[in-house]
Amino acid sequence: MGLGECLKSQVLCHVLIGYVFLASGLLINLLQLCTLPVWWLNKSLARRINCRLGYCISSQAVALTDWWSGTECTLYADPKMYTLFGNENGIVVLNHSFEIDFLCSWSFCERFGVLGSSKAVVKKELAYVPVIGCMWYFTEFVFCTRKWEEDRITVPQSLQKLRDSPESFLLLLYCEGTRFTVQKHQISMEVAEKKGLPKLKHHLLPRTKGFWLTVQNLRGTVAAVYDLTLNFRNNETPSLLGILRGKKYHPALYVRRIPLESIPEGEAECAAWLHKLYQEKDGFQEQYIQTGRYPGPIVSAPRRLGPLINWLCWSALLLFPLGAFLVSLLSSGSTLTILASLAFCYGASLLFRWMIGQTEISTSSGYGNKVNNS
Ligand SMILES: CC/C=C\C/C=C\C/C=C\C/C=C\C/C=C\C/C=C\CCC(=O)SCCNC(=O)CCNC(=O)[C@H](O)C(C)(C)COP(=O)(O)OP(=O)(O)OC[C@H]1O[C@@H](n2cnc3c(N)ncnc32)[C@H](O)[C@@H]1OP(=O)(O)O
Ligand SMILES: CCCCCCCC/C=C\CCCCCCCC(=O)OC[C@@H](O)COP(=O)(O)O
Repeated sequence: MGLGECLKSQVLCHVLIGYVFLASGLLINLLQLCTLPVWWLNKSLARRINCRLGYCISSQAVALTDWWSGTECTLYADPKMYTLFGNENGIVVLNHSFEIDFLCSWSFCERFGVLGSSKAVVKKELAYVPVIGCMWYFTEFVFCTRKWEEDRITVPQSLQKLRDSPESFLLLLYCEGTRFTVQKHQISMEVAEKKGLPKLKHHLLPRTKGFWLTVQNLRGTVAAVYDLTLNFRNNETPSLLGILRGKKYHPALYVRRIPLESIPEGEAECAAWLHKLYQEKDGFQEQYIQTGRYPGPIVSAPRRLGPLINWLCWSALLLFPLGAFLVSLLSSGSTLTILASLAFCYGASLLFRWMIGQTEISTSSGYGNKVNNS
């Protein structure tokens, strides 16, 4: 094992990474709270400031993925469409089967310069995750309860706010609504059978209402739907803990651009269109599993230095005071203060571990475990 790999496997390194992420995140959340008056004075300015503040948090996770673990995504896309990525608003439809698919999505956004402004339709429970929840609130993520009676009112309200976005954005929508598990797959295929729809092998049956609402509310604002299909080489099962330990993964992503005008307006037609899209995606996954390739040429999207510089700056800013505090703590010799500090560090490590736990499929909600949605 080389020096780099040995360093990456050290728990102390993970604790320090967690410390920088949590401390900087809470500081940035505080700055976001301070922008409240700006929202009343100048919404566009408030949005721009919050995009940059949000970038300071999410790009740390990108630095961890791109630079610490060295994970590199192979991108399959039409080179003619490639120039549009990041230069127009888009709705991104992505399969939801991997614990780090959200990290891959951040890394993708960073490479096309839209990390700060990009958003997702996320379950409301994630609004209460420290650091991330507050950041997403201020960068206008669309929160949903996954209960149609509530979402049909609140989701369009949040989507309408995106129409005034001063910067290009990608809006990520996991139409499957929950992460893939064998049980959820089985249940959703029972639903497919009842609806007379063809069975999917690699996806859950997509939930169509959220997609229809999103397309209808963003017509005139968004230029295209980006259909993304993600898989990993050699059946890798990537995890955030693996990334933290410096493990390199090999994602492969197939991107198609579909102009928004080509998507039907009526709810039933739009739902049928989405079901057909998922049947195609299922075919692409099967092709990848059989041949190790998606259709289309491979294009290059190199990692950028921004996330690394941001991460190093926050580390320098926060590790020096930590070092100074530790020295003064040890020289004070007070057992009580030392014990209290150790207890605080332990609590913070538990919080960081709990946050990582939120990304693990084993903690997935019961949504989709029953035919009646609950
Ligand atoms: C690799 C990636 C690279 C690049 C990505 C590029 C860009 C990324 C851009 C931005 C990134 C920024 C941030 C990303 C970071 C973090 C995000 C990470 C994770 C969070 C994600 C989540 O939280 S996912 C969960 C939340 N999201 C959603 O749920 C969205 C989809 N959901 C819906 O549309 C829902 O439908 C709903 C929310 C609108 C609620 O409505 P409901 O569920 O009631 O409606 P349905 O449409 O499902 O209608 C009900 C019909 O469903 C049938 N049914 C019943 N049981 C099932 C079942 N088990 N499976 C399927 N269908 C079922 C039922 O019969 C109903 O049928 P009808 O005929 O009556 O319609
Ligand atoms: C430099 C340090 C970087 C450390 C990076 C820490 C990263 C963030 C830690 C915690 C983030 C928690 C939010 C992650 C959101 C992704 C979880 C997810 O994919 O949501 C699942 C949701 O779709 C469906 O939920 P269910 O499957 O129904 O349940």
